[in-house]
Amino acid sequence: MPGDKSISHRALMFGALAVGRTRISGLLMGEDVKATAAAMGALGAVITFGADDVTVDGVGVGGLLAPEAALDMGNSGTSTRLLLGLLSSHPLTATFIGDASLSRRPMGRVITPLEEIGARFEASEGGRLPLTMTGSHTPVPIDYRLPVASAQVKSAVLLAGLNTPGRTRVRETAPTRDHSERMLRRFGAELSVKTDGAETLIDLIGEVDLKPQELDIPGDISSAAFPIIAALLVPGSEITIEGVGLNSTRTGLLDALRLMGADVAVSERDTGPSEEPQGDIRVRAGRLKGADIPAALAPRMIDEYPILMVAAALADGVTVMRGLEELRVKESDRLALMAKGLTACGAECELLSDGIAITGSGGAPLSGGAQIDADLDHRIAMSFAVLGLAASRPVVVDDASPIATSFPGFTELFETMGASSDHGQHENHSAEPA
Ligand SMILES: O=C(O)C1=C[C@@H](OP(=O)(O)O)[C@@H](O)[C@H](O)C1
Ligand SMILES: C=C(OP(=O)(O)O)C(=O)O
Repeated sequence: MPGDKSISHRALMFGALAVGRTRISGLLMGEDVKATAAAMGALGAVITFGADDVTVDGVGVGGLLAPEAALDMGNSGTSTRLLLGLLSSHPLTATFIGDASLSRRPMGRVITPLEEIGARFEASEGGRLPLTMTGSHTPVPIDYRLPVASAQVKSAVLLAGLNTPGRTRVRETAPTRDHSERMLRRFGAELSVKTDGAETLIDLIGEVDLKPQELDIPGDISSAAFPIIAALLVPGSEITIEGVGLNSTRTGLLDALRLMGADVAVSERDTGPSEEPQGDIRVRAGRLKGADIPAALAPRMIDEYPILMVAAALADGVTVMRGLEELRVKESDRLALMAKGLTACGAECELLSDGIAITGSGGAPLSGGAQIDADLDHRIAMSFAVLGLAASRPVVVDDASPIATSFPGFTELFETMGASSDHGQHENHSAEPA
């Protein structure tokens, strides 16, 4: 699997804030991570892409420079929200721009706490990109309760805290991915995590020096989700995926698949306490049964719902997924697009106020034969490509280029696993088999 996207962004950002040279192997070379790399370069870090690894010569906490041009975040919400946090406590002005998908995503969720810290924003209507932020000369530490389960908002506040004197505190009620916390500790930040009733309190002491690290990034479980579901759905398949990140804040998909009776075995390697957990996942094809996927799993598998919906469309019986409001503000409205595309491919589904109910085909191939509008969303494009493997007629995805944001080599990998695809340019966008 390509390197984990969330961990790759953070490795570049924290490397840029350390004093000295950080060495990273396994960095994801996807478009989103390249946007972070370009931004860190524009802010003064020196990033060198070698044959085996990537080095980052950092400038130290507080040492970032004002960028000369607008920072182009491409399609990446993580780059945008984490960098807004990071820069909010630096005395500089920066403009953030992005593609059409990113420009409709809400930034108010980070603007609110970062204004409390002292940054000022001029955003487009509805708190969106393009926006210009002026960081604070005298940032004040805040105590912030996350109003939405979001690792991006949590990380934005913590990153702002790095160059802020005193204790920045984030409170979360639903555990979201903790890659920032783990990696900050690894770089030598003073960070503690404790539980207080239903809340987790994350405290960071600001204005400390970060020490450069040697990092090895595991494979991305969010990318592994696609071959995992493909192998479950295509009779006779058996695959093993090696070296995948198994951080428990990211493995909700494996729990959901177990609820559906999937044959998935995980062997975790002993990676030591300061490393991200990782290991191998072995998957065998087999009938899946419909299940109630509890809302509590959502923060641990938020990006995996589109592909899980494909699995549900071929299961025996009804699968109900709830707690999915956040899917509406990702690269696309993933809830609406999945319901529309699944229906067009012959699946039976019903949108609920906070999720979806899908009645599976009992293993029978779906009709397929539809043209899917992926709306600049890599995960929608990949989900319907996988659905094509389990459909009688080909599925046409209107634009596969966004896949490179998170999973370069996706098509080639699926071809080595036996899939056939035609990724030529079809001017008439015909839904006929190509
Ligand atoms: O922190 C991160 O790296 C991410 C957090 C999640 O977003 P939210 O924080 O908006 O839930 C996830 O959807 C995204 O792909 C990556
Ligand atoms: C939501 C995603 O990423 P981001 O928010 O970084 O654009 C994703 O990768 O599915």
